[in-house]
Amino acid sequence: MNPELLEAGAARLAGARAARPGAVLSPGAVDLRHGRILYLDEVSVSFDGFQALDRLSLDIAPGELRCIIGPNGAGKTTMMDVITGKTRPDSGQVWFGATLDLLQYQESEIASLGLGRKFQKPSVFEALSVWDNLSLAVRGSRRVGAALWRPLSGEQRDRIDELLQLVRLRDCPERLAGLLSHGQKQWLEIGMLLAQDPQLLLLDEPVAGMTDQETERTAELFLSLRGRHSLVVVEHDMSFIARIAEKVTVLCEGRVLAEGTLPQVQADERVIEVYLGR
Ligand SMILES: Nc1ncnc2c1ncn2[C@@H]1O[C@H](COP(=O)(O)OP(=O)(O)OP(=O)(O)O)[C@@H](O)[C@H]1O
Repeated sequence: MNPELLEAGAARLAGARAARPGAVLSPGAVDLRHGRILYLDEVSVSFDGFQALDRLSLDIAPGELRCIIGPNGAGKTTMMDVITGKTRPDSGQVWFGATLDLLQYQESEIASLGLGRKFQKPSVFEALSVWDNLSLAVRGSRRVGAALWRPLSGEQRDRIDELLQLVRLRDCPERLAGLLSHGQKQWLEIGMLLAQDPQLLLLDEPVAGMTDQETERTAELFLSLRGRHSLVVVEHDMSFIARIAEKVTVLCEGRVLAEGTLPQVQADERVIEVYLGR
């Protein structure tokens, strides 16, 4: 989560709406006519001649929980960077729903379109309580200060309660975020992202550093989000993948090497060769 990006994005979106009146720009209004929430079409990225993504094509259905696996350097983070506007591809297209060409938007605008990204390290306001972190997110304000003094509406309080329950922090709303365990911080940040009601959430190695129990709870959380949100989860922890996987995409050398159910990709000789080992 990047507060500055969210705020700057909201401001820019107002301008973008005026400049491109035909485009669908409001979160919640992503055009799902074609049965895809995200579509990458032959996306290529090179860094100083090194091909990080090589005509990568991928699509994600609304409400889907997609797992992305692959060896180090396969291009998983680069793919996320392209989707969120951090890296511009050399060629290819990236669509959010049927009508939003993400390559036309700045990183800050994309964050406001209903597309949330969770980086590997937790990013919460450590000096604030769990409740205050969520209240800032629910208000859509990411600036600590005056925003915290404004009273919350009944609806906003209900939403915070709902999020506390969802991310399993109902027992400790007053605890300072800095005192939470690593797993709890990750859940809090996920709760803050969910407060923005994203249609698509990109999660980069969400269970890295978690205890087994936290990993299991995270699996339960993701399974409960399925259907309401589309989730793209990049993870190396195969027992976690096994717990949540529906469809798995294996990336290798910037391309899709295999795609299918976990047993299907686990049985694929090419996947065994480059990633899973014999
Ligand atoms: N800004 C950059 N400049 C140069 N090379 C880069 C840059 N970003 C990524 N790369 C290279 O592109 C390749 C793909 O990197 P990427 O981080 O996308 O892989 P990954 O699949 O996420 O790997 P990991 O599982 O280790 O996180 C790597 O070889 C990496 O060194």
